[in-house]
Amino acid sequence: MSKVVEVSRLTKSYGNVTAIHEVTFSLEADKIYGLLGRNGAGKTTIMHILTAQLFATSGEMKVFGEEPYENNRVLSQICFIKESQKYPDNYRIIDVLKVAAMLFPNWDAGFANLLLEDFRLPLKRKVKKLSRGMLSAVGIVVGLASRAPLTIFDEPYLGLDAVARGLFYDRLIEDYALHPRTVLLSTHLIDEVSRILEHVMVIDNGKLIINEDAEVLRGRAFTVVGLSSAVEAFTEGRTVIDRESFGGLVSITVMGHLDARDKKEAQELGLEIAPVSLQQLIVHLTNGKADRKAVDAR
Ligand SMILES: Nc1ncnc2c1ncn2[C@@H]1O[C@H](COP(=O)(O)OP(=O)(O)OP(=O)(O)O)[C@@H](O)[C@H]1O
Repeated sequence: MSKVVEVSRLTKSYGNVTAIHEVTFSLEADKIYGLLGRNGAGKTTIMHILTAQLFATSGEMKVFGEEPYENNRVLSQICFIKESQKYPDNYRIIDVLKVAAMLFPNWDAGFANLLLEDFRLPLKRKVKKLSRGMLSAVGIVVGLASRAPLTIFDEPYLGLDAVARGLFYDRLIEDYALHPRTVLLSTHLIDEVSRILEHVMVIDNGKLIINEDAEVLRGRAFTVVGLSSAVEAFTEGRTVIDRESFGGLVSITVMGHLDARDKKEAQELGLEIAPVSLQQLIVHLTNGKADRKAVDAR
């Protein structure tokens, strides 16, 4: 599998603040990655370094096999959509798209027009007159229609309503199926994006504590639902990460794997076993001290 990004022991310090610490990972071609983590975890710092907008304090990085700094061969293959993208004051949406068409070699104007209709964006309106959600939608249109081999979205949906966010996920998945590329998506809306992520990276306090295939990660915990006494008995001695009750029923999420004997026992007790939500799992793994959780996550 060819590597689009290879990062080794990347560290970035701002004075005495270490934004990211010895982060090592790689991104493969044609995969959708989630870069998740709490506020201030270091996600934006990583994305700025990958896109050559920020120098690392130490560590090594190759993007498409080369150093990205002032390297147009590399940079022309990257589209980075930031949460707070700024445009010149006099730009209309149509001007943004014209510039994007010049910047991105794989730009698809027809696809951009379809997306404009989807998101109900008025082509001739000045960008500075757009609502917050419409501004985010412009970034999404550019990011998707760029078809850049490495497309990075940093919290792309400030102000976007649930319908528009759903549209973004749907269009991304559909277009990715036809035109595979590497997508790195940073977000706090873990449950919403979990269906589209193939690989999950979680940053906590500047350290990469999870770097795992999404399916493998989901297999690290499970939820048991049933009568309170039976669920309590079944989960006794396991690490509980979430507990909810409704009426006489209880739903408990625990870390660990289920073997055949566990499954048989659950069946006999009339319990239902469900996959864990990525959000529950990540909240649990990032709730405490990063170092201990990193060990737990392995
Ligand atoms: N220019 C800067 N000067 C000093 N500290 C900074 C600077 N930029 C970022 N930091 C610090 O580095 C850490 C990581 O910030 P970063 O913006 O990468 O986090 P994030 O995961 O993107 O957060 P959010 O989800 O809130 O956007 C934070 O502690 C932040 O305060």
